Amino acid sequence: MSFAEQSPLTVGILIIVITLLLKKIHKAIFAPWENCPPGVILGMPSSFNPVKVYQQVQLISSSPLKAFHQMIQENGPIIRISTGGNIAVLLGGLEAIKEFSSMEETTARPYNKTLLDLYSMGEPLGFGIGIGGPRWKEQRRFATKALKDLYEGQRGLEEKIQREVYHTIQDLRERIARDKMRVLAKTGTYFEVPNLNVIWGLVGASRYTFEDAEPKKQFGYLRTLLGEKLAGPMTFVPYINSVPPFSRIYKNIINAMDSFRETLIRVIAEQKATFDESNPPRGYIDLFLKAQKEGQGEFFTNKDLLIGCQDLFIAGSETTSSSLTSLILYMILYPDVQKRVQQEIDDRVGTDREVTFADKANLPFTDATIMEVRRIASPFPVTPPRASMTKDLVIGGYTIPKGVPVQLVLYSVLRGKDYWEDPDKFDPDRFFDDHGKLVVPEAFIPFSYGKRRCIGEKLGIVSNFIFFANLMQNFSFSPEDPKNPPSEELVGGLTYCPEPFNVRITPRF
Ligand code: HEM
Repeated sequence: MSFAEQSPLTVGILIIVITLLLKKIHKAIFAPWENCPPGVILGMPSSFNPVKVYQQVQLISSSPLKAFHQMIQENGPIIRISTGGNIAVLLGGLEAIKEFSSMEETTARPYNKTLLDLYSMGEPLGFGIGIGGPRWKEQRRFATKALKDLYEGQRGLEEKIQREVYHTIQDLRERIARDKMRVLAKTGTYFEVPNLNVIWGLVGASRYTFEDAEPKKQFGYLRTLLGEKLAGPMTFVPYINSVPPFSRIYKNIINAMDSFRETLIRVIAEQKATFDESNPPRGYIDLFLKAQKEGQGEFFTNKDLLIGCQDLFIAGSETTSSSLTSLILYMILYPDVQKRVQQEIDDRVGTDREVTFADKANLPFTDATIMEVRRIASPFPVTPPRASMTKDLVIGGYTIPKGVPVQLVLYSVLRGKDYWEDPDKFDPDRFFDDHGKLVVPEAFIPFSYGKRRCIGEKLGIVSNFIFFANLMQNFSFSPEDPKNPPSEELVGGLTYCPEPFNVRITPRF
């Protein structure tokens, strides 16, 4: 008997059963625990609206960042997302982020096999993306102190950055004179070399020249992980790494990270062979070897040294390089701001000497411009997942059960209309109060918040300032084709940067 031949009573009962079943599924997905934040499946708002679903799926595939921001604006600062049977929470808004980040329990990371395979040979090692708990605590404490010691050591990091800037300016001037170069192709790629060198300086190894093929290869490996749009979703949906095209992406990332680690393994071996405790530390590797020798803690293993160094590269090179690229981008899009920065440097430093970090206090507009770029084009706008592994949390009145991964959408604060007037407008003057004094609002959180905030904040600030101010002192930047300027759109996966663009460079003296 066909469905049409059923009695009205049977059809009615069937409809009721199906409706109840659908409601149960809907409830399981949208309200799986008590006092639960509002839910979204793969970008679907809980009130099902096909047009909206289509728009959100479109937005997620083109820009997960904007999609997250929109979901938070529409549903509130705490939302539950569900994909492939997994549940996670996105947390936005300053209050919720502060509340979550100040809890001791939230320094932990949830166990995520895919992330650990992609990042650290399947094991929770080092002090960065893949790890929480006592190992993270010990290694992070050590790394924080090591960075501090290296700033203040005999051959401080600032000096190494200053030297890198010197080489960059020389190289650009030589290219312009030798090849009559006026247009630097793929600006972002060019600045990868000096920024990678800063991190090589931090671990204690020697620098590469602009002609070396090696740093470009290294950055290529790092970008295979950091720039992969699907890397985030892959860590979130179970077993997806066995399904094409994810299986191919997964394999590519594993191979790239293995290749990157080969260089690190070689450098660590070289430093071990020449390590001399009576000399001042050359960098992070020497400090670690010393701690290892002295038996300073439980987790000073060779693998932790390897992944700790990798943490510094992963978290430190792309972020500073992409910030510098964004700075150049905004200067060519806003030539009036560029002129004001140059005027300030000309008036207060001149052209007879390099700009140093000590000049920062005397260059407030330059400082405000860097902060505004870091706000509007944050390179790390969504943090890696964290979770309380010991107890349920109550944030903003909602319960987040233990073990549920939580990602902080810093973008929702940095671009939130509750915190900034006209948040999508590029305006360095927003950092000055009515008396012309530079003020840093509480909502300026590009380095995140709380116990797991960035450990390289100082290095990022020093490096970006010295590079940017000296480039502005020496050169003017403009679009290759003024009628077709590059886009402000950020692209990325774990970290974000502008699409590569060409820039016209003119020496100022
Ligand atoms: C402009 C430059 C930079 C920005 C905007 C930035 C931003 C961030 C953000 C948003 C996080 C995530 C924090 C969280 O999970 O709550 C982070 C983590 C981290 N950053 Fe940075 N960062 C920058 C430069 C650096 C540099 C230069 C280094 C070191 C060489 C570094 C090392 C780290 C490390 C190791 C972590 C992981 C910390 C942990 O999970 O405990 N960062 N950074």
